[in-house]
Amino acid sequence: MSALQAAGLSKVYGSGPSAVTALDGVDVTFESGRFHAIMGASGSGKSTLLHCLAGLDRPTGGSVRIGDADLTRLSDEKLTLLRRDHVGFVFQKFNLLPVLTARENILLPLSIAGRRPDQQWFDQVVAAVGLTDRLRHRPSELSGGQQQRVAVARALITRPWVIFADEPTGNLDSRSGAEVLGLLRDAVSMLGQTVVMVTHDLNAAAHTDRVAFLKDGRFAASVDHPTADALVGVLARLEPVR
Ligand SMILES: Nc1ncnc2c1ncn2[C@@H]1O[C@H](COP(=O)(O)OP(=O)(O)OP(=O)(O)O)[C@@H](O)[C@H]1O
Repeated sequence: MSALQAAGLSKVYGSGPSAVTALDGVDVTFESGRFHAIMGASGSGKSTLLHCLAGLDRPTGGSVRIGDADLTRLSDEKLTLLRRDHVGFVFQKFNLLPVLTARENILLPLSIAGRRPDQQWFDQVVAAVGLTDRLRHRPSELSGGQQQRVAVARALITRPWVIFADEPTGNLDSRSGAEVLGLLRDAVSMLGQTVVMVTHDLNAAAHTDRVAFLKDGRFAASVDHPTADALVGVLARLEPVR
């Protein structure tokens, strides 16, 4: 089953002579219950694709489907509700609210929606990310790795259709980064979630089930069950050193 699908997706920034085509007709499908990565050279359109897939930005053309919804046909208000209720986000810079405790940050998407937490799911998520004894701490009292684990728990708490992760290990040391990747892996393998992650890091991408490569705003290749060596080979083919 596909959780997420882009068809003929294009995005042009600006207009006239200064227009930049960031996405140029991207067709890509992300299967449900799998861990996906998006890779490609700097400027190839990865962040733009992620933002359009997640409904954070409007494409210029084409369509994006998440579950049953065609994002490009939704009003701004409905798009906001869909993001709130069915999409989880993990960003490079954690994006936690500093005045809230870890517990309050994790529950924030439900508080905003006026929904009561399912205590069993909350306990399961908190245990999975190893934060049971840190719930009363504020972000400033947590390490970077722990803050990102709070962000992963916050993304999981609504049981979203898709979790989008934009360079989730970019601000972490290698050990904390590996822990966060392990959590995302477990969210897919053990909790049945779907994760789409943009990364530059070959080792991070090697934790995923499938890597989609972009080149010049187009889908260029994909690799199933990637190893770092296989990804190096594809990158060398797509972006040969001149
Ligand atoms: N707001 C914007 N206005 C104009 N051009 C933009 C804007 N955002 C991105 N671009 C351009 O669109 C293209 C794709 O950018 P994007 O950030 O999606 O690439 P990326 O693959 O994520 O790059 P990086 O790996 O460096 O983060 C680039 O040429 C970029 O300069």
